[in-house]
Order: sequence, then structure tokens, then C-alpha cells
Amino acid sequence: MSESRTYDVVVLGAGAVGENAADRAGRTGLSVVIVESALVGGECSYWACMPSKALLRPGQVLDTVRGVGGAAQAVTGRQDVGATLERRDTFTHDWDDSSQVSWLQSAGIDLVRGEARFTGERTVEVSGEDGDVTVTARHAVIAATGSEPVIPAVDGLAQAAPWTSREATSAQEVPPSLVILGGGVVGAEMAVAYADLGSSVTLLHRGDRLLANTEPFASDAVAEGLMGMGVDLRLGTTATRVERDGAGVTVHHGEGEPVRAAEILVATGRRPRTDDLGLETIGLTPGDPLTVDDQLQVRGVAGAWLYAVGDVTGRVGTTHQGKYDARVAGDVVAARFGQGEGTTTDAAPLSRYSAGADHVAQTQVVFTRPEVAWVGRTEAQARAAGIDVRLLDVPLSSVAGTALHSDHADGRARLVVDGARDVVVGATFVGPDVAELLHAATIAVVGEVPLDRLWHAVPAYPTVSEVWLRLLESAGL
Ligand SMILES: Cc1cc2nc3c(=O)[nH]c(=O)nc-3n(C[C@H](O)[C@H](O)[C@H](O)COP(=O)(O)OP(=O)(O)OC[C@H]3O[C@@H](n4cnc5c(N)ncnc54)[C@H](O)[C@@H]3O)c2cc1C
Ligand SMILES: NC(=O)c1ccc[n+]([C@@H]2O[C@H](COP(=O)([O-])OP(=O)(O)OC[C@H]3O[C@@H](n4cnc5c(N)ncnc54)[C@H](O)[C@@H]3O)[C@@H](O)[C@H]2O)c1
Repeated sequence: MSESRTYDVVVLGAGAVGENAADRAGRTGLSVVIVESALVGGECSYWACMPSKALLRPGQVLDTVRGVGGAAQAVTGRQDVGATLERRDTFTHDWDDSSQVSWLQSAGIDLVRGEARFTGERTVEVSGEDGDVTVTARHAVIAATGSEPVIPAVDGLAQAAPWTSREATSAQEVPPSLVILGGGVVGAEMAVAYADLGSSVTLLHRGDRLLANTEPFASDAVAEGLMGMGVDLRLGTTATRVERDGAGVTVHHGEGEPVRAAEILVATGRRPRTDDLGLETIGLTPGDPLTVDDQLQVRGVAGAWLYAVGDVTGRVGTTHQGKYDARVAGDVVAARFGQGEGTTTDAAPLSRYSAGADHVAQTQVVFTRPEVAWVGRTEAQARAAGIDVRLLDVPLSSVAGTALHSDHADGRARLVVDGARDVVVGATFVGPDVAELLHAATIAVVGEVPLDRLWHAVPAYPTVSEVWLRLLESAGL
């Protein structure tokens, strides 16, 4: 007979997003349990954001130093690969989640380890090492089961035991050569990381430009950056057959000679992890994303008890945006069911209880060289939304701060302005360390600050942020 437990709120998946939702949901006295089948901390902590950025950082630092005369002369060698991998391991705590488990305890959140499956409304069966547990929620279930990589149906690919982002971010040795399928964010970032680590990298991308969701000038800059690092970039081609032998893999593709490499990394997107979640028992379809409204309530489920956040929703694909949704979902649940039960959870866009920024102000930084950072709409997305688009474009080299930052810093900034309202609806920055320019743009977009008011936000001299002054001058201010 399986053990039964009942909590006010049950969270499925202890990734960064599930942890955040559990924390917020418990803030008005509700009892909360989180169910996790692998490591508490999820993909971001162990196989995604943290290890990938740890692999990228040494190359970025060396590039920065090499761009500053005086400092450049002090750097004569390549990065120490062993030390980079060792430092990466400190960020993943050697794939040990005890510090995150301690955090759950300190936040008063119970943990059940095992694989959860719905068996009906508000109830999951959890199978773990210690047997089966039936966990029931008095009020709400928040699903945060994340996503998994898609392995495309290419002849021989699955049999070739390809790397996914998990192996790429946790590798203990660097292969002498690596072929990457897919020119999205994972493909572009890992191409930089492995080129820096000394691998001979080939990137096969079926589209005609990398990072298809960003501005074309950003795609071009990243492609140029990769080629400058020695990456063999092949655009407009798709793998058709893969073979593995004792020495590595051969990838046949649409254009030209097959590519040989010691390893192959598949970076062709992710899908929501709902295949084995028992969704059929609650009227939903296994494998589908859990689509949600702006209060993160799952569509198609009666009774207002099921919420979903993070990658599993198919609505967001980054940790920070998932955690924003988690804060909103947790607050909605805490307000509806906690002390002061029935607190009005205003669903108006950008109220505390509505994740409206997902539609107008998602942010992303791609940690390639050059870096790409954007918020809100690109030109194409703004036009598709019927916005009266006005573009403001300036090179980063138009300010003294950029020249001081690096002797060969290049890059560009673009604001997408809604001409009818004179507010910024999107921004893209390309160049070294532009990640730190992004939040000012995010505030301008979310705050709908008119350009003539932004004019009074004076950037300090001589910083790269002065590019804001140039952008506004180009608008005629
Ligand atoms: C290589 C790579 C680099 C990335 N870099 C960045 C970055 O720099 N910045 C950024 O913002 N985003 C980045 N992302 C995206 C980011 O990792 C995801 O958006 C984020 O991890 C999603 O968090 P989540 O909590 O929704 O899902 P996950 O982190 O996948 O967590 C879901 C958890 O649920 C558990 N689980 C699943 N099913 C069950 C079940 N049935 N029962 C119990 N537990 C279950 C899983 O074991 C997992 O721990 C990157 C992604 C990749 C692949
Ligand atoms: N810095 C960051 O924020 C960061 C870093 C890495 C990943 N992520 C997130 O992780 C998720 C996964 O990233 P990703 O790069 O795997 O996905 P992606 O959707 O960014 O890119 C996938 C790429 O694979 C290509 N592709 C898809 N199917 C293919 C096929 N059958 N054959 C050939 N090419 C194919 C697509 O055209 C696309 O270019 C995304 O949500 C991404 O935003 C974020």
C-alpha cells in the first residue's frame, strides 16, 4: 500500500522555476511540497545556464583583455582547459544538490523525491527509490516539469549516441572536434565555448541565419564572430544521415562533403516535458505544452486548481522569464488560498497577479562573441503586430566609452519605437558585454517611458551606456 500525504499546494519539478513558485505560494501560510525526480535545482543549475556560462566566461575574459592595449601584452597563452572545467564543476557543485535541498528546508518546503504522474484532479502518484507516495493538493498543483531536447528523426542520429546540451555542459574532456546541429541559442553558445576550449567546431544550420528570433544584424554579427574564431559555419543545410565508427561521427548533409568529427551535439530545440505526466487522467494530451493564461492557470482544466510555469508551458524559454511567471503564479495561489483567502487577484495586464510582460517585454541574452541582448519586439515582430514602427540605429563606436572598453570593440544598438505613442517597444544590443545594457531598455519598454522623458535620463560619461544619448539624438531630440 502506498503512503498518502496531503498539502495545500503541490509543485511538480524543482527546477529554478518550480522552486520560485513553491517559495511564493508558501508565503501566506500554505503548506507546500515539491516533487523532484532528479536534482533539486533542475536543468539551469546543472546542465544549462550555470555550467554553459562558466564554460564561456574564460574565453570572454581573455577576449576582453586582448582588446585592451597594455593588458593584451600580458596574455600570451590559451585558457587552461582543466582549470575551466574545474571552475565549471564548482558552479554545479559536482552535480550534488544538497545546498539546494537545504534551501528548501530553510524555506519550509517539503521535498518528495521521485517521478510524479497525475492520477486525477489535484492528485499525483510519485514513484521513487523509497516506494510510491500519493500526494494530494487541498487547493492547487503548480506544474514546473521543464523541457527536454528534441532529437530530430535523422537517419542514424539516435543510434550515434549524440550529445545534447547535457553532455555539452557537463563534459569532463574536450573532444578534438565537434559538429553541432542547430543554429539557435544552444548551438551558437556551445560553438563559442568549444572553439575556445580548443575543439575544431563545425556548425550545421538549416536556416539562412543564426538565432532566427533576433534582429538580422545580430545574426550576422554572431556568424562573423564564429567564423572569426575558426568555426566552420554552414548555413542552409540539414543533416540527412549520421554514422558513428570507432573514431567518431560522419554527418551527411544537404550541401557538400560529409563532416567528420569526434562528437556530435544536437541543439535543435526543446519540447515540454509532459509525456509521462498522466495528463490523460485530467483531460489533457500527453506531450502537449501546458498552455496557460496570464495568471498561469492551465487552459482546458476546470476548477481553477492547476497552474503551470516555466519551459513546460511553451510560453517562455529562459530561467528569468520562467521565474517571473513563477512569482506571479505563486502569488496568485497564495492570495486565493492562503491567509486572507479570496484576496482579489487582479488579472489586468501588468498587475501583480498577471504575467503580462511575457507578451511585450521578454528579455534574452545570448552569451556569444559578440554578445546579443534584446527585450520586447524586433522590427519584424513589431510590424507583424501592426505597430507604426520607427527604427533608431546607432553603432556602439559612436561613444567614447566603447573605445575605452576595447581597442577593437564593434557593435550596434537598435531601438524599435512605436511611432504613434513615441515609446520603445523593443531593443537589441550587439557587442562586447552588452548584457549589462539590457535592463535600462527593459525598464523603458515595461514603463512605456516616452522618448522625450527618456531624454532626461542622462548616461554617465564615458560609459557604453551613452549609446542611449546617441539613440535619442537620432530620434531628433
Ligand atoms: C544549454 C542551455 C543553456 C541555457 N542558458 C540559459 C541562460 O543562460 N539563461 C536563461 O535564462 N536560460 C537559459 N537556458 C534555459 C533554461 O535552462 C530553462 O528555461 C530553465 O531551466 C527552465 O526551468 P524550469 O524550472 O521550467 O525547468 P527545468 O530546469 O527543466 O526543471 C524541471 C524539473 O522538473 C523535474 N521533473 C520533470 N518531470 C518530473 C516529474 N514527472 N516528476 C518530478 N519531477 C519532474 C526535472 O527533473 C527538473 O528538475 C538554457 C538552456 C539550455 C539547454
Ligand atoms: N542564453 C540563454 O538565454 C539560453 C541559452 C541556451 C538555451 N536557451 C534556451 O533553451 C532553449 C533551447 O535552445 P535551442 O538552441 O536548443 O533551441 P532554439 O529553438 O533556439 O534553436 C533550435 C534551432 O534548431 C533548428 N532546428 C530545429 N529542428 C531542426 C531539424 N530537424 N534539423 C535541423 N535544424 C533544426 C532550428 O531551426 C533552430 O535554429 C531555448 O528556449 C533557448 O532560449 C537560452
